[in-house]
Amino acid sequence: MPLTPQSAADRARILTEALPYIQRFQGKTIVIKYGGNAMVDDNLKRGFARDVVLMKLVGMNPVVVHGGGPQIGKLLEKIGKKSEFIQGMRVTDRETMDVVEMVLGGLVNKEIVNLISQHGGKAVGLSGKDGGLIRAKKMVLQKAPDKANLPSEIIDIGHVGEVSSIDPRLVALLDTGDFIPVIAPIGVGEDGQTYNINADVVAGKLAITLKAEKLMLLTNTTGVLDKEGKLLTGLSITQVRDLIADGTIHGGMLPKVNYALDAVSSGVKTAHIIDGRVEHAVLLEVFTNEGVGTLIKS
Ligand SMILES: Nc1ncnc2c1ncn2[C@@H]1O[C@H](COP(=O)(O)OP(=O)(O)O)[C@@H](O)[C@H]1O
Ligand SMILES: CC(=O)N[C@@H](CCC(=O)OP(=O)(O)O)C(=O)O
Repeated sequence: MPLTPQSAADRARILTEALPYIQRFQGKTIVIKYGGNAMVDDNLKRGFARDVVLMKLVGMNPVVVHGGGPQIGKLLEKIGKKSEFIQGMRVTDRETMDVVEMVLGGLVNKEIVNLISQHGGKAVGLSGKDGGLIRAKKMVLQKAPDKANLPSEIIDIGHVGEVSSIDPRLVALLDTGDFIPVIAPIGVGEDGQTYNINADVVAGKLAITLKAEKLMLLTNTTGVLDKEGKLLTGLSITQVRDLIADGTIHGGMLPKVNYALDAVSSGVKTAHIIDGRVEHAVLLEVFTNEGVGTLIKS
C-alpha cells in the first residue's frame, strides 16, 4: 500500500529525529542489562536483537549483560530444588552454582549470541571468567539487628559474589572490532572460586569501568513509579534518595536504582530504567527525543 503524504512525513520526521543521537553516540559505549519478559517473548527478542545490531551499525558500542533468573529457576525445579532469595540474591549452594553457570554461561548466553547473529550482528559470548573479565569476592549479607546495640547478624548465602574488579581490555578489543560482547554475570575469585552475581550489579560496574555513556536496565515495569503509580520520567540523585527514604522505591527496584545511582555518581552520563515489555524499547530510548522509562542523572 502506498504511503499517504501524512504517514510519509511522519516516517521522515522519525528517521531524521535519530540523526543527532547517531552523531552524539558515535564511538560511545552503551551497557544494556537484558532480562525479564524481553528475553522470553519471541517478538520482543527479535526487536531487541535488531535494536542492538542497528546501534552497532551506526557506530555505537553496545555491550549486553544478561540475566536469566527465571531460566535458572526452571532448571532447578526440574532437578527438584527450590529457588530461595534473600535480599534479592539467590541462595547459591555448590549444586545451584553449577546450574547457574550452565544456564547463564551456556544456554542463555548462547541463545542471545545466536539471536543477535541471526539479525546480522557479530556477537561474542563471554562469562566473567573469560579474559579475567570479572573478579569477584564472596558477598556478605547482614541482617538488620533487632536491638540497636547488638551486632548485626551475618547471613551466608553461599557462592554469591560481588564485583571486586573488572578488566575491560577484552571488551574494549571486541568493541573496536565489529563485535558485540554478550556477558553472563559470573565472576571468579582469587582462589579460582566461581561466583553467581546479580546481573544488574555487573551491568552497573561494567558501565563505570568502560566509562559508558549510558546504562540501560530493562525490567518488567514502565520505569520508576511514584506513590500513585505514575511514571517518573526523570530523576536526580537527590530525588531518588528521597523516594527510597519514604519507601516509594522498594523491593526489586531498590537494588536496580542503587546500581543506577552508583553508575551516574561514578561518571556514567545517564542511567535508564526501561520497560522491556515494550517492543523496541532500546531503540526508542537511544534514538528518540521522548525516550522511554525513567532517566536518572547526576
Ligand atoms: N517505585 C517503584 N517503581 C516501579 N517498580 C517498583 C517500585 N518499587 C518497587 N517496585 C517493584 O520492583 C519490580 C522490579 O524489580 P525486579 O522484579 O527485581 O526486576 P527484574 O526482574 O527486571 O530485575 C517491579 O516489578 C515492582 O514490583
Ligand atoms: C545472585 C543472584 O541472585 N544472581 C542471579 C543471576 C541472574 C540474574 O540476575 O537474572 P535476572 O536479572 O533475570 O534476575 C540469579 O541467580 O538469579
